Amino acid sequence: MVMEKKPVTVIGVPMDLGAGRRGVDMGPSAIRYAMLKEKLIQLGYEVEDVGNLHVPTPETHQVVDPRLKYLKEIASVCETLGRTVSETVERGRFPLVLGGDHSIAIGTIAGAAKHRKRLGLIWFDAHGDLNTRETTPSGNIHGMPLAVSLGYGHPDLVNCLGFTPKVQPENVVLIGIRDLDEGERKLIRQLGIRVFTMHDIDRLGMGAVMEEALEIVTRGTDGVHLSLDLDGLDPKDAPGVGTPVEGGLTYRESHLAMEMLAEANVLTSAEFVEVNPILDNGNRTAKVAVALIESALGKQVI
Ligand SMILES: NC(=[NH2+])NCCC[C@H](N)C(=O)O
Ligand SMILES: [Mn+2]
Ligand SMILES: [Mn+2]
Repeated sequence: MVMEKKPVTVIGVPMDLGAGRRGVDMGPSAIRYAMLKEKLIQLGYEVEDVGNLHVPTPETHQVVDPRLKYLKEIASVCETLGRTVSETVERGRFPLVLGGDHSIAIGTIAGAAKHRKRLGLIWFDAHGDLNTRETTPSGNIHGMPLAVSLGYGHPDLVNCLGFTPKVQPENVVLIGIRDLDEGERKLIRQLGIRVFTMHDIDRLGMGAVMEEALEIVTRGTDGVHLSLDLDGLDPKDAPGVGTPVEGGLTYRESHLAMEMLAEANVLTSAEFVEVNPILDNGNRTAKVAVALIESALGKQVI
């Protein structure tokens, strides 16, 4: 079966206000430098790159609430990103968002959900990103975007593009998880979200995990967003991330997941986040990100 190849729009978001350390703001450049556009053209896509959104530098702004660092600035960038993603969908194109820290998912998911009656969401990460102001151990908003998309969090974030929630817990799935905070565990239990931890992946294998995951994100939905945090991968394969956690997805496990997503032909938008070139090793993590994007968009060996 030949996959439908919607024209792709690349949107860079050099955001690092949501992370505890600098460097992810260079993620979009590093991913572009790893030949993203060329590779997608080789795959048969028409590709448009709209460049980077403007993101203020932390040095020129002050932390007002240490439990929600740079709230106003992040909310404002996410609003712009949401509009950009939404316009991209309206133009019949596939939004491919490059981060930046994971707080940008608040905007991407807002824009993607705006056009759907029900959006499925597949979230690859070492972390849950399910914290709120009350539960955060760090005050970093990149630990909160999934809670926000489900409708939990500060109103300035939750009401991005003027509606909430963006997704329903029964259509959300987390994969690769191995580092949760207590408040996140509670929210997962309360909402009944399906989480595939590394333990589950070890036991079941990524093939079986993805079969179940695909069922969850497609059941009753009219679109699926992929949010992939590179720290979901093992630090051996993706060293250039700000919050690495041992024992992650292998190169092949993550590729199999992307290949199965492409095979299912359900993706309507995607984002790849948390690439930090300062901490990387010869741009390896950005190269892995590009390879994963290719697989998610249908690259096959034969
Ligand atoms: N997108 C990420 N890398 N998130 C890391 C979050 C780490 C921790 N759970 C926190 O809330 O601070
Ligand atoms: Mn993470
Ligand atoms: Mn994350």
